[in-house]
Amino acid sequence: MTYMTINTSPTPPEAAVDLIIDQAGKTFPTPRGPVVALAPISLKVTRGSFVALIGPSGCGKSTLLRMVAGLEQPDDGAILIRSKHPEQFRKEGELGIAFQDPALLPWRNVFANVAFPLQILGRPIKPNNEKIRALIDLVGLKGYEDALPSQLSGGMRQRVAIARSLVSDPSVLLLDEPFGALDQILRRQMNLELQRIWAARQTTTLLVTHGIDEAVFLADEVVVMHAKPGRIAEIIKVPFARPRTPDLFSSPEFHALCDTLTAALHGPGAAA
Ligand SMILES: Nc1ncnc2c1ncn2[C@@H]1O[C@H](COP(=O)(O)OP(=O)(O)OP(=O)(O)O)[C@@H](O)[C@H]1O
Repeated sequence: MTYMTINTSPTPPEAAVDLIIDQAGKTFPTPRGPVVALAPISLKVTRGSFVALIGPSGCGKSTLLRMVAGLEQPDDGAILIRSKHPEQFRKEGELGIAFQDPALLPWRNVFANVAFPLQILGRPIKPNNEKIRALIDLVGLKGYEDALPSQLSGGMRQRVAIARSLVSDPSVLLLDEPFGALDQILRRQMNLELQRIWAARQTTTLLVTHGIDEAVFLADEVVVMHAKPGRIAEIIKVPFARPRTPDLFSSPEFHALCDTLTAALHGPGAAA
């Protein structure tokens, strides 16, 4: 007997785009003359996706993230997040930001550090007590609510910074080398933690990293950048199913994709 398959499902709607970077570039004036941090670049990031940016030092990764955060203005082109200007989006608490330096307030305990953005946004802390505790729990720091930053390890401080970046329920998360200062073992633990948090919240995430393996493990798409001037060289899709588990790190497919990325980093046009 033969069966005929009839596909009655409607054509899936095109995924919503959270971030549109349209020909945005940045040149800094310096005493030695203008430095082109980024030639005009364009990029679209789909809602709920995880995008990693990798590239050599000085290729403009942080400049790009700072422009998306509205902390730096592009010289030309435009950046829109959910149709809003980045600065407006950030001021509405829709952007979560965590950079390499966790920049915790040393006199505030974990709870108060995580709660801090709410204060900045003028939102009351008390009705959010449960949410703040749940976030501290989410990053694996239950029981440390009253600890001061000086009483925490580097990895724990990074987790506080990640909890803090999520407290305003942002729809877009920007992470600039958040695990750069951590050793390899802790970094892998944090990669798993970040994947879990991202999967639980489906927050559109942009991660700047120097770690090719970190990018491949976490991202749906890796944006490979070249320097002099900073620009996008290639965008490589990561096909691995989720949730990704630590054994992925030792699979041949994983290593093959890391090799592809390494080749793209050093490919034609890459500055020496
Ligand atoms: N405020 C600034 N004034 C002058 N030049 C700047 C400024 N910020 C960045 N640059 C220059 O722009 C270029 C890109 O810098 P950026 O920090 O974005 O690179 P990056 O890819 O994040 O580097 P790294 O991986 O080392 O952090 C570099 O040449 C840098 O010196």
